[in-house]
Amino acid sequence: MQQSVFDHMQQMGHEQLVFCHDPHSGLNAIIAIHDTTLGPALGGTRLWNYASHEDAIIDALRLSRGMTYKAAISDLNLGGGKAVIIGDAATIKSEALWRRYGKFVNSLNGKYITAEDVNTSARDMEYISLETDFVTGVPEYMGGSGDPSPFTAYGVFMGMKAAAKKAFGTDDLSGKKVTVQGVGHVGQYLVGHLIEEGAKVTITDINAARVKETAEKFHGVEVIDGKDLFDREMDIYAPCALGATVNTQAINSMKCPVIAGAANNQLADENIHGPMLIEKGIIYVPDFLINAGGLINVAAELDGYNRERVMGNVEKIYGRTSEILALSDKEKLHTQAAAMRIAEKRLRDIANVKARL
Ligand SMILES: NC(=O)c1ccc[n+]([C@@H]2O[C@H](COP(=O)([O-])OP(=O)(O)OC[C@H]3O[C@@H](n4cnc5c(N)ncnc54)[C@H](O)[C@@H]3O)[C@@H](O)[C@H]2O)c1
Repeated sequence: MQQSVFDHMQQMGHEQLVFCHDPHSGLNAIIAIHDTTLGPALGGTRLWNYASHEDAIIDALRLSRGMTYKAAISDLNLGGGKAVIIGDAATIKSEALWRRYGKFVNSLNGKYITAEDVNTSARDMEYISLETDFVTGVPEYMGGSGDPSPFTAYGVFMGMKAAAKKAFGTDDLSGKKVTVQGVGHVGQYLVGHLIEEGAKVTITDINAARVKETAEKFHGVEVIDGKDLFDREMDIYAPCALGATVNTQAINSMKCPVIAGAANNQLADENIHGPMLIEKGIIYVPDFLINAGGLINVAAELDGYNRERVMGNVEKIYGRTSEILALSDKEKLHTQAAAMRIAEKRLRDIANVKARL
């Protein structure tokens, strides 16, 4: 890492970074708290076999910052946080690891509230909940809301339709060629919505079992390997795997008029790739706006869960996407910057409210 951790925290505006280590269970975790202006920092715990500790720190910092924007733009009274656990998901999981991690979360006294993320499940949240109340996304049989992925997928579908309306003059996706990269929890539900609407869906995933499962579940889905993905003609690219797939090389090859997907941190560098997409005439729906459905769902656990209300709030992603795309046009801003502007204004407004008696 060329810059120090504190340099990164200062540049990205973080409040706190917590390192958690337990040799007995093999736990090495980093909890990143970005901003608690709006409320406690809520964000999932990602389990990933990072190439280096530096990569893990940067991921935690970037993801937690995204959560601040996601909560702010979704009108939630929550701050931004995220945690990463370093390790191989196939071998590291144990009751002891989750419970020890739960104790670390508890030690923050509610400043950070955890949830699921890549490689963590409602079952894992159940173990964490044995040691702390500051956990959401616990299974339904424990009074929680369960897997947030269907809500995330529905929100992505809404944002995609709003972008389609702008790009194609209609939000009807029937006949539109949509490529879904990553058919995990969110990707599979998204494919379901798209097939139901009559879209022509192509899928790609590095996990052969997931591809097989999806292709068997949804007839008519075309399967491709990920090679030369962006050389292919498509109407909509839906990144639903990991981040940074929208980079210089990809944009140079891309032929799709719309990017709308669930992955966090889709732009490798928002300052470079946001403007590049505008120049190329590609409509990009900002990730923290379009993938907020899961957060909206788990946040509802905190103040009394009601599924219908949650679905209504997730549906608002359509209108919000249209607003951001209009602001981007009007102010000649790239869409990520337009969405950030709205989120930052809410952060400033509420900070001012909270500073007064
Ligand atoms: N689950 C949620 O509710 C939620 C909410 C907000 C954002 N997200 C984001 O959406 C993305 C997907 O989340 P998920 O819960 O479905 O995760 P997941 O782990 O269930 O699925 C991700 C899928 O992507 C595949 N994948 C990984 N690298 C790939 C590559 N290079 N090419 C093709 N496929 C690849 C994996 O094999 C897996 O099937 C993540 O970036 C996550 O952070 C998820």
